[in-house]
Amino acid sequence: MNQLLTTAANFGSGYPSEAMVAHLGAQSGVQRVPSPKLTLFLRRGFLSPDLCAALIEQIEAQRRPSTISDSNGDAGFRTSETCDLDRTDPVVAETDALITALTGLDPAHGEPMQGQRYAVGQEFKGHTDYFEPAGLDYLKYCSVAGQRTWTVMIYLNQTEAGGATRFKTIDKIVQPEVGKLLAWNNLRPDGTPNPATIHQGMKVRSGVKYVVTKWFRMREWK
Ligand SMILES: O=C(O)CCC(=O)C(=O)O
Ligand SMILES: [Fe+2]
Repeated sequence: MNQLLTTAANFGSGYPSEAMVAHLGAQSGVQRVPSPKLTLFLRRGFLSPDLCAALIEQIEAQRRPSTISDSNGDAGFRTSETCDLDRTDPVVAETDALITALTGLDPAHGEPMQGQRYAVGQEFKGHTDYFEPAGLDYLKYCSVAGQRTWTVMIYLNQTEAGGATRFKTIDKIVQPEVGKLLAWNNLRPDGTPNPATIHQGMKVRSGVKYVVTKWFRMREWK
């Protein structure tokens, strides 16, 4: 008899990454950006315009100034606003479930999803999403759940001008587009942070930019 029930893939934290990369790369519509330096995937139209609009509504309702770890003293480094999204909310839960299905990353390893809102002139200068192992804030952020493994980021809208995400080491600029997903591995094969993942949210020139970000950790998020 045919067994129609399939078990969802679960690749834990996404480290080591081989099985998860093979799974993600095989999903329909997923493109891998060719580079020996970092593992970066793109999926256009991942979220429906309706789901994007519902997430934007939540970001609008609950935003606060964004923060950074290991501040370098530049007050203009990250000028956007952030929204902590409630994972029990149906819209957020649906988005989380879609990310799990696409990536095979274990939701137990995921930080709560965040929304980011950039008004005209706002930006997030060049940075990496992992925590600097030698940084002052490392223990504060990583003692329980460990280092960040994967970043999943989804654009919720298209700006009128500006607001692209730039990966300077590989000379790649990604333009915001409704529902477009980016996913990259913050770590190298040996588990150390990959500096080639440096990226920036470029200044919005016209319109407002909204994204959601979801980070996964080495250990379960508690
Ligand atoms: O807004 C962007 O394009 C990048 C956002 C980002 O890098 C982050 O939130 O860590
Ligand atoms: Fe980032």
